[in-house]
Formats: sequence, C-alpha cells, structure tokens
Amino acid sequence: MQRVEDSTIDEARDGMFLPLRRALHGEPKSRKLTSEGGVVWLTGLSGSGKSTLASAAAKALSAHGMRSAVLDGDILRRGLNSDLNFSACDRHESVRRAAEVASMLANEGLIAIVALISPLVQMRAHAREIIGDRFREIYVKAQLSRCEAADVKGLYAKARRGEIAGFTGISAPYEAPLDADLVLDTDAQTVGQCVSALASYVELQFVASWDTRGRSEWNGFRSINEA
Ligand SMILES: Nc1ncnc2c1ncn2[C@@H]1O[C@H](COP(=O)(O)OS(=O)(=O)O)[C@@H](OP(=O)(O)O)[C@H]1O
Ligand SMILES: Nc1ncnc2c1ncn2[C@@H]1O[C@H](COP(=O)(O)OP(=O)(O)O)[C@@H](O)[C@H]1O
Repeated sequence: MQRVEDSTIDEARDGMFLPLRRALHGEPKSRKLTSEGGVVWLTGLSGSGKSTLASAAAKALSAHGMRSAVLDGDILRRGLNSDLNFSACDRHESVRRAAEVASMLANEGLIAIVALISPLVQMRAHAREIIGDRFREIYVKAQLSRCEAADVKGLYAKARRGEIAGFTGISAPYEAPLDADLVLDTDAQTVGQCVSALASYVELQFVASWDTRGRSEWNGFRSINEA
C-alpha cells in the first residue's frame, strides 16, 4: 500500500484551508464540515488502489475536520473476518459483516470508507440493502493486466503458479459495477486526482452543513510520488 506522508497531508491541508486563511481576513470563519454520515464502498481488483485511496481520502477528510473510518478487507481479515476464506460464500459473509459495521459508523455520523474487493454484483447489492440510502458504490477501476504487472504483494504470481486457489481475476470472478456512483480510474488518474475526486464527492453527498461561501478546495492533494 502506498504511504502518504504526513508532510504531504500538511501541504494538502494548507492548500485546502486557503479559504479559511482568507476568511480570517474579513469573511466569516466556520470551515469545519459536518457530515450526516455515509458509506463509500470501494470495490475493485486486488492491486487496483482501494487501500491507497481509502487511507489517503480519510486523511484528506480529517484535514477538513470530517470524521471517517476505513474498513479495509485485508485488515478485517486479520481480525473480524479471520474465520473466513475466499470461497464465494465466505466472501459474501465478509461483505455482510463490513456492511453492518459501516452502517453503524454512518449512523454515528462518520464517513465509513470500505475497501473490499467485494467481487460480485450480488454481494454489493446486499451491502446496499444493509446500509440503505447512505450507500455509495465507488468502482476503483484498473485493468487486470496493470494490477498483475505491478503485483505489489506477489499474489498474482502465486495465483498463476497455482499456489492460491480462487484468486480474484485469475481463477475467481470479478464483476465490475455497471452503474457505480463514482468511477476512479487508477490506470488513467494519479493518486492525488483520485483522492480529490473522492473527497469532493463525499462532501457533495454527505456534508450536512457548511458555510455558503463555496465548496472546499480538494485540489492540491499530492501523493509522495507526485510531489
Ligand atoms: N484468493 C484471493 N482472492 C483475492 N484476494 C485474496 C485472495 N487470497 C488472499 N487475498 C488477499 O485478500 C485481500 C482481499 O480481501 P477482501 O476481504 O477485500 O476480499 S473479498 O471482498 O472477500 O473478496 C486482497 O487484498 P487487496 O489486494 O488489498 O484487495 C489480497 O491481499
Ligand atoms: N491512481 C492511483 N490510485 C491508487 N493507487 C495507485 C494509483 N496509481 C498507482 N497506484 C499504485 O497501485 C498500488 C495499489 O495498491 P493497493 O492500494 O494496495 O490496492 P488494493 O487495496 O486495491 O489491493 C499502489 O502501489 C499504488 O501506489
């Protein structure tokens, strides 16, 4: 997973808080964004960028005073979902559990950022059913060939060698969303562009009250690779 350095976040925050600095010189002050709570559900292949974008978006939202929590498939599988394997049935159960937790977090006013492969349409439909109208499906779109070429965790190579059974995209299906609420094309866009798009989408969808001087400035976010 790509690490987004704190100094980068500081720079991004400084950029985003430019309106606040202007506000302090004459205009009204309030810049803290108040969220109604919501769930952005990131689905995509292994290596598509879900974890990178989830953690960076959480930092960007936090820099704006928005509370968020990341539910990452990899991490959930070390605890809450440690009893589950990668059969279709167990994957569905992992999605169900993540949806239940995300729903609770959203009810508490947080933005839950879920990063799970959640490979089948039916699984994500179940998550939507559990969460209701606060659910937004975000397709983290990347070509299998790019994910496999990068093979950040070496899992694709293992799957090709037959050392991992039922690996998504190789020997288990991935059904891309046909009507995602937002598509983040990580082949075509930088981490910074994707995070800006996600953060501004969250603001548009879930921010309940904010001052009327204009939307936040999410641009200026840069990952270490883009600095
Ligand atoms: N067989 C198989 N298929 C896919 N992925 C596998 C598999 N075995 C292990 N891994 C690792 O598990 C991470 C995906 O877990 P998820 O809970 O997100 O998957 S799922 O939603 O239940 O399909 C996934 O992490 P990400 O690469 O972050 O997606 C892999 O590191
Ligand atoms: N636009 C982008 N968004 C997210 N990740 C990207 C992007 N471009 C390149 N990458 C790289 O792709 C990899 C994605 O890995 P990761 O976030 O762990 O994916 P996933 O959680 O989907 O398995 C990281 O090494 C990251 O630096």
